[in-house]
Amino acid sequence: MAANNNSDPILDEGGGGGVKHEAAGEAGEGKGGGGGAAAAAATQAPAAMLPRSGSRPQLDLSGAAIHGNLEDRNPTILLPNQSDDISHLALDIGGSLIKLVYFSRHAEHSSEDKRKLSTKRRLGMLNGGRRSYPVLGGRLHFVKFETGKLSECLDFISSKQLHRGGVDSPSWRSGAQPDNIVIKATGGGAFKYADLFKERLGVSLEKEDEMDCLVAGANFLLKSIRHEAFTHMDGQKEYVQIDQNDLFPFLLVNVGSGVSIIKVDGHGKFQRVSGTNVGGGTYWGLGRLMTKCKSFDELLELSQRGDNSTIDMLVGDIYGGLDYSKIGLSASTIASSFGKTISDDKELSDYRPEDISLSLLRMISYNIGQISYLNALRYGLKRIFFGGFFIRGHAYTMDTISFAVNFWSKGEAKAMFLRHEGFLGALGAFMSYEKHGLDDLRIHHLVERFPMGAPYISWMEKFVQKGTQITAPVPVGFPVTTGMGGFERPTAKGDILRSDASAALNVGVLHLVPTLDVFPLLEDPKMYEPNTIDLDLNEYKYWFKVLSDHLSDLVDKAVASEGGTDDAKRRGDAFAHAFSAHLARLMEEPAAYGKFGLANLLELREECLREFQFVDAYVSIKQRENEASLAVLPDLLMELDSMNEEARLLALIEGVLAANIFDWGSRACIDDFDMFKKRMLADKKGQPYKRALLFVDNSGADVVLGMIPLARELLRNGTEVVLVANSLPALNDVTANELPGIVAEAAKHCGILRKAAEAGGLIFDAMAGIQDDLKDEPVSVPLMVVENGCGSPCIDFRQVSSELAAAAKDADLLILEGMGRSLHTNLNARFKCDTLKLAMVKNQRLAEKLFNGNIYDCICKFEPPTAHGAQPNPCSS
Ligand SMILES: Nc1ncnc2c1ncn2[C@@H]1O[C@H](COP(=O)(O)OP(=O)(O)OP(=O)(O)O)[C@@H](O)[C@H]1O
Ligand SMILES: CC(C)(CO)[C@@H](O)C(=O)NCCC(=O)O
Ligand SMILES: [Mn+2]
Repeated sequence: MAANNNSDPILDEGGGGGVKHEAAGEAGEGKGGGGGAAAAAATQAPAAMLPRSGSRPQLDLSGAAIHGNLEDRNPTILLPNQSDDISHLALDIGGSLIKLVYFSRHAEHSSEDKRKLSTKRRLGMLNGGRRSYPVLGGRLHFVKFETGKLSECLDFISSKQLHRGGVDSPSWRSGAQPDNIVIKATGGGAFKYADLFKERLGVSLEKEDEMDCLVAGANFLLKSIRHEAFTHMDGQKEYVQIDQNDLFPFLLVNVGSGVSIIKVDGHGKFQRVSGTNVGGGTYWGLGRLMTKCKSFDELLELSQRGDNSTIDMLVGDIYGGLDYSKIGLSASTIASSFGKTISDDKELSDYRPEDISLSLLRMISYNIGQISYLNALRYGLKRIFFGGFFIRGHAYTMDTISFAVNFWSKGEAKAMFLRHEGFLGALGAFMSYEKHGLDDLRIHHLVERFPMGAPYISWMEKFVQKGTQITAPVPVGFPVTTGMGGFERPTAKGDILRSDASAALNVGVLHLVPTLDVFPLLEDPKMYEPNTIDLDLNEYKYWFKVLSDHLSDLVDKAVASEGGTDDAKRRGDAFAHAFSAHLARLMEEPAAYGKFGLANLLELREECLREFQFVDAYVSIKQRENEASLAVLPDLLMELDSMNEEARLLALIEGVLAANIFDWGSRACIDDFDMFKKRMLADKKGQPYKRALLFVDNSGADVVLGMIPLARELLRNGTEVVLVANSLPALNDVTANELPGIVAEAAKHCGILRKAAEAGGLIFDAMAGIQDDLKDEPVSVPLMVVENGCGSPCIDFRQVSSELAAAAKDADLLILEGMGRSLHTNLNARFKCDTLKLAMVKNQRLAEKLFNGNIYDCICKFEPPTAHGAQPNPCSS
């Protein structure tokens, strides 16, 4: 029996997973091994100057190397010692808070490795070499400080050397002191504190107009972030789909210390039409005086336990408990905020701070909503976006503003809120750098990962020595919902306001991956939804339990993968804390991070592991399984070759499904095998598929004894095969870096694989040595490996690697394998070419829900393109 411990530890509940190819023989001693990917043979190149922004440190060209062929017209140049050549840090220094946006580039020096370059060349992706500087790929970080604690902020910048391009920056390490560092800054503090920045950090602040920045930031977010804007009414949050072609005009209301009201007509086209001095500073300032609260969050939290009817004069108070229905006012409507405090036999101390806070919050929020509406009315605008940190993701604030807008506009105008609420100005300042790299980014280039994690924790540990307290890195936004009917019914309810971990700090991370593309074979990208089922609360509970139950095992594996060192243990602990906090956060408010499906949830975990520097928790497990499977491959291939074609095809598909459907007593809940067989056997009559993309899943038996033999069959028929694997590790999934080594091992036992892999450059990649003599022209190759752009067990076809997008152009068959990619996501996705989805349903709950079936049922779903989505296939009659 094949060594087969390759079930997906999270996606499956079937324990050991399926048994593959019973007849394949006993697993021998592991021989060979997956082998590493090729060592990149970089050629030393003379140093060269690259274009760069004037305000940044000099590029460090030491160790610069041309990757690949010196004959290439525009070879990619790697600067291993250069952390970046783009601007890193921008500031918005407001009356209350300082906002920082900074960029860190992925430390992915090995990313342009041999496999990638060879693949790109083969796919014709290097022609022209338009880029003369490294791609901007990395993370945008969002951090805020209280303006009153400016020196903490300066410490942060200095400790991370953000003003010099980050701690990895060459100028930092070499101790060089560029004497004229310029940082973009907006907000009043850019003027007020310019000298201090010069003094303390030696940097000059280059001032950008505050309104320009607010508008640029808002426009960028609305254009580029999928779930940025949402409505919030009666405790219900709902994300809004923004139609890019119908975005302008809108009203932008930035509620900071004071409030700016801006009519936005386009990019860079706007007018500040109004403002009000009754804003966030008013709430926090008056609230502090009247309640003795120590922090803004404390004040906000108080409000949740308040009852404003002890302070506010209601219509009913004036009308003897009656409504004034003639003009539409109910008895519970506030007639006069703080009106009851005119009573001369009461002192401030006679009122509950909770009630005061709530009255204040309602007064100010309602007033802002009303003034905004009036301005929208002035210009005939229907959409009002609210930003600024007064909003604070606080349900009651948003409900109150929404209520005012809705009430006064009689439902005509809509209040919407932005998830990056207070960072508009700082983002705008960031974008005012000449080469900020955000210009050409589209929605599919941005991957928003979880808003808080390792960088935050490690920084806190280091500089504030609060390490032990930072157990719950709670992201921006609060789960508190009022559940109330809005403004008319005044009592605010809600849980205790969650701590911001540190009241001074919120961190969010936005990943920029400019090499991502929409998969060109998606039938209808606009309608595409990766997640097969929406997670409802029950579903959430189920998955949280699964993920929590697996957590300690995962931590053990992760720590072991790093040699079990003390450092690894510490990071393992921190990871467990952070991930649990995220789970808890999502449990309270599933939409906390935007619309969140299972794919996102699973990705969150992988991303969180990476955030704590666990490169690949399953690395040794994967290696072991690959070796064991490779050992039985020759027997399997021999057995397959002894079958007739029809039997072989069935055996191959069953092999991929990880079990003999019939012997296991499981049934195929979707069984299109005959349809697939018909099409495949028709291949024999001169219509083979031209190119098949095989999306592989797990390491070990899955890929070695399942997908590789299937690939071999396709190759035998004259079909080009592209093996598509993860870019980054996720569970025990095989990665694009590991795959060439595995294929090369497999090819030792099989001429078909060997020839195809040699022609496809894989043998070269895997074993290294031979000179790669391919030129820029795309050439047809039989067997290739491309990365999919993902680091999760699922795949979102709106965001795939550019090499996968390029490889897809000539493909006429897709094979999606495994639960993550063909069940949890994409079960209902339609493509422009024939698609085969193969998965064993190793989850009872899902089997019931999707097919009324049982655990270990299998799907073999074959779908030709629908008539309107079909692309002309030169091969088909
Ligand atoms: N931790 C916090 N500390 C202080 N105020 C906070 C905090 N969190 C939210 N706020 C609220 O956010 C407001 C500040 O919002 P924001 O940062 O958008 O404005 P600002 O840029 O400081 O002010 P302005 O633009 O008017 O100069 C505060 O007045 C307060 O109401
Ligand atoms: C002065 C600014 C622009 C500083 O951010 C802001 O606080 C504000 O818009 N205040 C309101 C001023 C007014 O229009 O009445
Ligand atoms: Mn501001």
